[in-house]
Amino acid sequence: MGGPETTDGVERFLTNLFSDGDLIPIPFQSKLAPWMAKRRTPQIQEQYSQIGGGSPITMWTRKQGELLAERLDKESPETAPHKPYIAFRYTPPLTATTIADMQRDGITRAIALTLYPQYSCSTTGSSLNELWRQLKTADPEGKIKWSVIDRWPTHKKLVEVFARHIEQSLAAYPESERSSVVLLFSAHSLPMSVVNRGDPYPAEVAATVHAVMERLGHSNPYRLIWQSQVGPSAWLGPKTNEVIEGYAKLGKKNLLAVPIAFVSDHIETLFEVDVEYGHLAKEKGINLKRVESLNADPLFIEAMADLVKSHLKSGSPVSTQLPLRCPLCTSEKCEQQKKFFSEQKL
Ligand SMILES: C=CC1=C(C)c2cc3[nH]c(cc4nc(cc5[nH]c(cc1n2)c(C)c5CCC(=O)O)C(CCC(=O)O)=C4C)c(C)c3C=C
Ligand code: FES
Ligand SMILES: [Fe+2]
Repeated sequence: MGGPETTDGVERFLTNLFSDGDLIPIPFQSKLAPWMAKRRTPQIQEQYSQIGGGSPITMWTRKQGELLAERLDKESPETAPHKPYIAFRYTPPLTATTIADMQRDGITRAIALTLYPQYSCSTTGSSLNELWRQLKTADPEGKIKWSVIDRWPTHKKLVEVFARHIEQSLAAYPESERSSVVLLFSAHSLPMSVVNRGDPYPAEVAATVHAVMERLGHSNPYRLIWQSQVGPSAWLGPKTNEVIEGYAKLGKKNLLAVPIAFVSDHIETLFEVDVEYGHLAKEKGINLKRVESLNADPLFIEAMADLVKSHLKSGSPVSTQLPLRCPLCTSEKCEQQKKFFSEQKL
């Protein structure tokens, strides 16, 4: 997805985001998107200025890529050297620029590794559609061979690193309160229209949550809840803010938010959870804390390295899930994209 590095980049970021028909299908998109973006810019700029003036996602993604490549060079010399590239959907480096960089470097084999552990057609699907679209014109002869790590919701070490971050946060509570802390696994929500189309994301997020709870031996009570709804349509709930209010009413004292669908910090953790929900919790007289994001934790880098190594060993270009479209999908792009990546000859 990417994120604006400074408040000046917010309008461009939002214009690209509202122009994405795979994320937000609206009529007259190319006309309406810049208008919607402009209208929303001041509010989002204010949020970014409250978290230090920009999104740290570029810095974290760069770090994650560099550390991953370093590790792979050591652990998988037979496929070395490894080089990380970033392809963001809405802020530079965009997919088109990255493909050009790869061609200039003479790359002939690439893995598209999604940093969304759980697959949604609105996120990973949109990014793969964009990659396929750009490759059609930039690399019509298919000089670069691609494979895709399209989802990894229950990867053992991913689960381990989430569990350890939760344990570290739990350790800071007094022992008498620890086991009654409610874990709130909070993921970015989806419009119900996307859920009802058969998007795999809600089930995959739930799978991550279940695996983490198993690893923790069900030490605490928990709920999976959904944040960041935008606009007036129906979205998957319960909403994080309503959950905080609800549990305050039900007499809960300690809530611990766990961002489970992001692998680094950005506005959703630093502003929405820490600032916005932090204020709300205070107002309601309840204690809300947040588990650290994965960012550049060495165990997270190890998880990605293991993931890439087993992907390379598997020899298959995509997961068994990628070729299957949503039961109510009507997008030609999805069909073409899935065919393109599934049929790569490695
Ligand atoms: C797993 C992550 C995400 C899913 C799924 C997702 C779906 C989704 N999002 C929108 C609309 C917007 N998202 C916006 C920002 C935003 N979204 C995600 C992640 C997911 N979105 C992130 C990490 C961010 C913030 C980026 C940052 O740098 O911090 C925005 C813009 C902000 C705003 O205007 O509030 C919109 C709009 C839809 C419609 C959707 C599913 C169809
Ligand atoms: S919308 Fe899910 S495959 Fe097209
Ligand atoms: Fe979003």
